[in-house]
Amino acid sequence: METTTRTLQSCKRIALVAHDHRKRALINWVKTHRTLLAQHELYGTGTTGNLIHQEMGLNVHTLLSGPMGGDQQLGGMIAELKMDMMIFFWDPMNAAPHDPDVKALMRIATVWNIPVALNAATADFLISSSAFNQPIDIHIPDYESYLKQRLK
Ligand SMILES: O=C(CO)COP(=O)(O)O
Repeated sequence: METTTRTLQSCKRIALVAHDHRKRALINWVKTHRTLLAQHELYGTGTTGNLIHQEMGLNVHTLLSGPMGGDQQLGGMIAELKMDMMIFFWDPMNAAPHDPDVKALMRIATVWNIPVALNAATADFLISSSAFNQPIDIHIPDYESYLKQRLK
């Protein structure tokens, strides 16, 4: 597929998501990096986002709760280039009722090539990158040429 360049601006739109058994770990991670994160625009699935707001007073745009459609909302935002990064502490040890939605979210984040952390170590790598607070170019599918090709 042909690609094009998309610039992620200095101020990133960051999705924060955690499954129930991983919420404490994500909240602690956010606490550790609060000052840096507060310089960005934060989004969260319903429970995760509200917990972060409650515990830390950070402004978080909240979507629906994951099992109620929040993962799908987030996936839609990623596909529409309205999200720049995702930190998703998912639970590899327990089945989720909305597993198809989780899989779809990971898939669409990969299609659109946004930086994604699925565990704490990768989240640490992302937040310690100079690109976290600076513009960075990423390669994304060239949708116009993709569509033109399919309509031939
Ligand atoms: O289920 C989730 C991600 O798949 C997260 O949803 P909540 O933040 O509402 O718990």
